[in-house]
Amino acid sequence: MKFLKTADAVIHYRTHGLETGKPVIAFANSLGTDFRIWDEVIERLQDRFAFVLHDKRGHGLSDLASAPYTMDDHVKDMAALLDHLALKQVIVCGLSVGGMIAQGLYASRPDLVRALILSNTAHKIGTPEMWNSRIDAIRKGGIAALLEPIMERWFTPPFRVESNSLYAGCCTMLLRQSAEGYSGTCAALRDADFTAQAPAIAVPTLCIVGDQDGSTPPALVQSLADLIPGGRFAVVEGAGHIPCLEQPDAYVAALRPFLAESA
Ligand SMILES: O=C(O)CC1=CCC(=O)O1
Repeated sequence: MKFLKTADAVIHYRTHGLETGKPVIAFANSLGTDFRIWDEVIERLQDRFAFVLHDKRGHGLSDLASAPYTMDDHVKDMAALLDHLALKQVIVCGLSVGGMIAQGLYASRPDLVRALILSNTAHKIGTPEMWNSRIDAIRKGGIAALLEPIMERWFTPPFRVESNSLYAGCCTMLLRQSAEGYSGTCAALRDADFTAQAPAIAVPTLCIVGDQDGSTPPALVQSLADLIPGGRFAVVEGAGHIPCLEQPDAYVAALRPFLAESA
């Protein structure tokens, strides 16, 4: 296990293959998940790439620090980790709020970023009212009170069946997150808007989404791609908000041509 003490948080992270000198993909996670969601992607890409993973503050084994958070808190944690590892010019792959962290990282530290994979994300996600009512619901009933609607956005109906042990594990992963940490990141999402920064992205960027994403639907992700000069857009069939878990083969197949050009 590896932990980095940043200015005001302790961040749990893992590296894979950095000693090989292969191009590095640094992942940033979605709300309510830990970095194990990338396991299947790493398995399929490890012949060509090295990886850096971390749990956002308030998630996984990273500490709570002082919730609520700003998007800048999450961005600074990721920048501190890449600086600690002496990495520059990595391919940043961020999912959902992780995609906003990726956009913030590029805006504040372009030296760290050589290409962006903005997965199931947008320049702005949801409305302040939506995030405030989610924070309120968690204060009253904990994350468990929102399990069902969250899973309906994360995964398609065929995945959400009792016989699917991966689905059961994903429910457990969400329920194990700290309610304070989860709500802390909801506040960061509520207050973040990268609409003005997106047109200034000048590195190769792929925006990718599951065709049945209930949180950041294809039309929203397409609108992000349209804001980015030369932004590319891809759709993964048969997937909701977390295609790296639900359709890892199709997800990696969609990433490969972009990665081949960007590495
Ligand atoms: O809607 C959800 O619960 C999924 C989600 C929104 C932002 C994020 O990171 O995950």
